[in-house]
Amino acid sequence: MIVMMFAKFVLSMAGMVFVGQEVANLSTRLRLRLIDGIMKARWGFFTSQPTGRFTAAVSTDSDRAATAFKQAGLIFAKFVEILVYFVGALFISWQFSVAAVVLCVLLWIAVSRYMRMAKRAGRGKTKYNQRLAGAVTEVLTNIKALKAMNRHGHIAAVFDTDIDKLSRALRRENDSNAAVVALQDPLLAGFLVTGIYFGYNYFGMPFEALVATIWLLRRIAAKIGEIRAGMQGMFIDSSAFWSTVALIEETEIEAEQMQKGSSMILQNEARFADVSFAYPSRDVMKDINIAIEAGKVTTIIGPSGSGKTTIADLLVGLHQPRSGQVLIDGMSLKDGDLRQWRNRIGYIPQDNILFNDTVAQNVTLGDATIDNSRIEAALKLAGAWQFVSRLPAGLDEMVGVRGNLLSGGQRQRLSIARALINDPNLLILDEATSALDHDTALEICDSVRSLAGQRTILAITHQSLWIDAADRIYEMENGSVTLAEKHSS
Ligand SMILES: Nc1ncnc2c1ncn2[C@@H]1O[C@H](COP(=O)(O)OP(=O)(O)OP(=O)(O)O)[C@@H](O)[C@H]1O
Repeated sequence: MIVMMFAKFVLSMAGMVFVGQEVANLSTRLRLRLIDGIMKARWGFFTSQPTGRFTAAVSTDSDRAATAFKQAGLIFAKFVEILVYFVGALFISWQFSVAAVVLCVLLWIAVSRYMRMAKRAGRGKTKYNQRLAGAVTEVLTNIKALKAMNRHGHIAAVFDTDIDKLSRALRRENDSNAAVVALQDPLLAGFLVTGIYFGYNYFGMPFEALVATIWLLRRIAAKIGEIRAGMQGMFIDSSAFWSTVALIEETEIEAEQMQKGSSMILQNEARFADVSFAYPSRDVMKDINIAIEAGKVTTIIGPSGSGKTTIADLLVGLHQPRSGQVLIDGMSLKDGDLRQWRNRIGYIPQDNILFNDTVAQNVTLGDATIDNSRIEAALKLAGAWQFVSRLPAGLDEMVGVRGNLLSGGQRQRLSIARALINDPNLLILDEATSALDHDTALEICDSVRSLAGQRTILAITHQSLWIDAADRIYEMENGSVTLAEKHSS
């Protein structure tokens, strides 16, 4: 018995050390693979997914997945222990061995309903956690407008259904736990009393064998209880594991094809040749032709929703034309080296988001090879140096959550500096100065205009100053593009 107990100790310790190491690594590996997959996924896939799927997977689900794995390891260790007890039982009596197997089967049957309940609870927990994470992120991004209009109460009510379903899942989890724990003792007591009765009266087991048997039975029942608790935990958390793994696989399948083609510089022109494009839900443009001349300012105007941003997305290669081609100096974007092409682009989107970090980090986006003099030069070019140089910590000043310690115009200027930091060949501005007062916008427009010559500028805008600054103006409407007269501004 002592030898067996020692063997059990060695085996379970070895198992626990292994499980401990793997658990520590697993959530990290899942997170790293997931973040890598998200970053490399094609744009269309990314925009079609609810944000909560990504945020919940990277934060809570990865941890729950590791917990499920840990439970699996513990269950394995407990099985080994039961096996050791079972071998011990064989030395005492075959009747006992049969009794132990019957005990295992009975306990399992008694709790199987609650195991299914735990599985359902786990799936609900994963699903509604993801939905809530996404909805809360979206609402928090827009909380200012909601509060200003006193509408936050209504939107909070939208969460109620998900919160209610999540709470039901948690209740189911608790109920299944409680039921299984409560069942354990009466089942065991009933089994022991029956075992003693039959063992003593019918099988004539000697007193010592009976004591040893009861002790072993008690141990086995305790281990089965631990396995049951482990399996319940595993069922609850394994849905997070499978959901995370499924998301990783999906992002890997949806990875953007970044072929190693020829390098594209934009020395002469970028051309849209008979390009048509449609989102799954609607057609956006049909057979359009645009020439963006290198070193010049091209402005695209048009009513809201006419497809101006989509033009920029096609030029960057975030979307692929349904027919026709986007050509850079005569080479189709799909034949060129997309990664290298994007290195040459400075892109200022409509809705610029700053990170809760320093001015410098927001401009360099974490690229440690960029020194302060380059940051300063980019800030000057973007018209941001005047206010940054007056900040108490200068480049090291924190900008706040989503940049909320800065004004809208200051945030936009930092975004422009971020786009200019890598000295791009092509600068795309999507309503980049729309939040600025006319004089500041004009100042930036003039600075950007002065960059033309060495750089190509594509401005998507409603502002007349960019129309005045343009060498060429295109007007988008109803899925087609026309070359507008310069004086039409
Ligand atoms: N990811 C998407 N999935 C489906 N439809 C989309 C998607 N993005 C944009 N659209 C639709 O495509 C059309 C063109 O959108 P786009 O953003 O290019 O217009 P826009 O001219 O830049 O508009 P705005 O001036 O308002 O920014 C719009 O009608 C929009 O509803």
